[in-house]
Amino acid sequence: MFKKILIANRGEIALRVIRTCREMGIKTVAVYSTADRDSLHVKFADEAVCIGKPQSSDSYLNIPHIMAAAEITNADAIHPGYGFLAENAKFANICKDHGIKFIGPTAEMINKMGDKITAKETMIKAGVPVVPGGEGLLQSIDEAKGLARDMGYPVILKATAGGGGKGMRIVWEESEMEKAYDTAKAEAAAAFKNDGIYMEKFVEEPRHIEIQVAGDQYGTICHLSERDCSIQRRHQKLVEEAPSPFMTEELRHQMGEAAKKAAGAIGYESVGTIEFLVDKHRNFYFMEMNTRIQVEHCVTEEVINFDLIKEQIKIAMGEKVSGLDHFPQMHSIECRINAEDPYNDFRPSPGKITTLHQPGGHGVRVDSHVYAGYVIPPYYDSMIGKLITVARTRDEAIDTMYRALSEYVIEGVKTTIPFHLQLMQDERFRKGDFNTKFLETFKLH
Ligand SMILES: Nc1ncc2cc(-c3cccc4ccccc34)c(N3CC[C@@H](N)C3)nc2n1
Ligand SMILES: [Ca+2]
Repeated sequence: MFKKILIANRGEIALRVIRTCREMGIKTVAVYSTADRDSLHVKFADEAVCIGKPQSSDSYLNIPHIMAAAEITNADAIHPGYGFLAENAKFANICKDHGIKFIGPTAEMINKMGDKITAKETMIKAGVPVVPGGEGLLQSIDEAKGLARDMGYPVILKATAGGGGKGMRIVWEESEMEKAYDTAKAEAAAAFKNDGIYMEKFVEEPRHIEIQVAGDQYGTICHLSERDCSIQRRHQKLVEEAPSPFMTEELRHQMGEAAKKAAGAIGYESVGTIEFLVDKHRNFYFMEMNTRIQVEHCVTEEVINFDLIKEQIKIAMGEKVSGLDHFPQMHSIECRINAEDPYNDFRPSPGKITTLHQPGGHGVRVDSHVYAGYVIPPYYDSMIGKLITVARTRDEAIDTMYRALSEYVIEGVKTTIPFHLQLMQDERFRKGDFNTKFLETFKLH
């Protein structure tokens, strides 16, 4: 049993972890940069330690500062949240060396799933469907052209150290290959200090459907149903929902079993997510595995009535997972409320929140760390909250979302609320007829 957990994160996810710790009777330590001195997670925690200047490299990404905070507060465990150090194998190892439990998988598992080619090879061995493509790293442009000719265009180039869409290049025909190859390698080197790239057949107009899994140290894995994350803009998810409107009973069973095989292949411990691409014929392909809790974990919590952070902490304390798979009993939608201007290319809009009224009522959950008078710092991501609704049917969840969005009052900064209001009334969205290309034809007015 942990007596004290340090949360190595900020914003709404830090608050989310603190809330569950309090329910479990576990003391909490918040860490904060000088820009976050007045943040809510600092106020909610039992203790708080300033770990440095606003720049993430001086604070939330600064391993020595975080370890020092854990040592001086005598924390038993560290919860990394998402982003920052959540999938940093070196950090997981340093926690282990300090005898402080990293609440997540082992460094080996993080590394294995962090390298996309190793992840794919692991999945092929485990019999999990992967996107058709070449084996291993591309060595030359000629090899790439040969592979693409065999596969047939369009193809996609990806960085093996990448993920989440960074360093990807879609190639529609051979004449584009040379430039795409050089650009993909250069971007991979710049972003990940690793210019390794690989090729896959491009799955046209896919849906992004991901399966939540949980595994314990005794080798048991269970799946906790799916999320549809197809509404995204430049690989930034904006709206997520559970269950997926595209799912059938049979597909859910097949993808759930594939997800358990994927996690089982590496003896996965903790909560994690297997991302799949699903084409219009309902063929599904392994894309990536995320070895962290995700922003959108809340919609899963609402449809299976389950606290995923509590499960993650219990697994880290050596408890068993139930071993039973979970299937959605409700429908839940999450809109990311970002301080961005949807009428201006979603550019960030930091500043002081002068007026705030957050929605409530039946079927509404708001996971947010902001308050009236809070100044949104420009140093971190622009998400100021997640508005989640849950209802028996998808239509009702959408209606509740529209009602809650229309109650949301945030003045002093621009937000994505107008975008979400229009989306909830969009015919194609309401019909569930969308894939990852949806926003390319969505005009905000
Ligand atoms: N072989 C193959 N075919 C189609 C794909 C489509 C996506 C994809 C997924 C979600 C949104 C996208 C938006 C523009 C371009 C691609 C996507 C994709 N992603 C996007 C980020 C990362 N999760 C992998 N990989 C793909 N791979
Ligand atoms: Ca990912």
